[in-house]
Amino acid sequence: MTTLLEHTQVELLTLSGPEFRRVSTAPPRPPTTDEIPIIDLASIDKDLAARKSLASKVRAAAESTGFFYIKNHGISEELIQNALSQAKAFFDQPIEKKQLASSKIQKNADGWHGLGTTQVNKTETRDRKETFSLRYNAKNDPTVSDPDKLSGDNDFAWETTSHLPGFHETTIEFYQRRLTLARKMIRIFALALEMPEDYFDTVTTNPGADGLYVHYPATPADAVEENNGDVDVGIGSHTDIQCVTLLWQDMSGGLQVLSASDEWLDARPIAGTLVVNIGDFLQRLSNNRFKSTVHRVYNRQPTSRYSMPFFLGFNPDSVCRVVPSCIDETHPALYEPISCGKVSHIPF
Ligand SMILES: O=C(O)CCC(=O)C(=O)O
Ligand SMILES: [Fe+2]
Repeated sequence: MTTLLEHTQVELLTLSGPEFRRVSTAPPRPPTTDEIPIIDLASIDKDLAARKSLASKVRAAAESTGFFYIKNHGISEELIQNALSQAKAFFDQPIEKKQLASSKIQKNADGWHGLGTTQVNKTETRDRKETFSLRYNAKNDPTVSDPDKLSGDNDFAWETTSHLPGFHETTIEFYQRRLTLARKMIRIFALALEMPEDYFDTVTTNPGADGLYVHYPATPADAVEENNGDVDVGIGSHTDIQCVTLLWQDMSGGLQVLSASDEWLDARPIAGTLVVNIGDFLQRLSNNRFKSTVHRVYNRQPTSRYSMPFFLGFNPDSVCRVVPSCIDETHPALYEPISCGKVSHIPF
């Protein structure tokens, strides 16, 4: 068999425009612990030396596959399970109820995005998922001292979900915890880039920050068989556009990550962890040192899969350039400065 038969090509929509990637057609394999390591965040609130040691582990992961798991991340299992119950309650509603919260009629494109409304990869099928998403709103930012004084122009109309007890409160609390954790992680990334840890602080005060609930409907067993296993993608092959993604996934499996050797790796669920990956923006700022890695989701099981991703970017009005520590005589800046507001196509 020639190499041509063993590989296919996917076209990706990245921050720098369309890109083509060679992909092995072999079934996904488990990653080694170096390919997708588990990093313990227990020391993230300790002294600078502890955070630098953490940053060196994050650097190693960021420079290889660009994906890692975090444990002891500080978001309680109770809150995660409450958020999951709320996500299920929302998606279990009749379509007319979900339509009240539709992103098409809500402010800020927040809310429900129905099944099949996205296709993140045009060389694959439409995505088979539905989403509830919230963009950054300063009112929900725990670091904003007087949120009640802010105008409510962009608020999601929470009355459209008021029949779901606790939905609003839990969704906001989970969003806030993830925003706080994502900001801590961006400080670790600053250290990992050998910069002062507050290097990104001024560009993450009102960041692009999207908190999602995602539901991938069940795939009936006969659909898998009839199509010879070639069923629709849950979410097609893509890279995340922003800086860093924090992902909670249920125990269904189905998240696949493209390795440096062009093979699909099973980023299997590990209880008590979140998956972290780097987006195009951080790859760009790091002059390609940190990898924004291709991934996709297949839900091939007869039950629903749920996940809850959180994407952190920078303030939309800031302009970011390649960080100085990633440039030297042999590594000139590969990218021009870019306005962070350009980063808009999140795969809802
Ligand atoms: O649902 C997942 O596990 C991953 C989703 C994802 O990659 C995305 O929303 O960008
Ligand atoms: Fe993604």
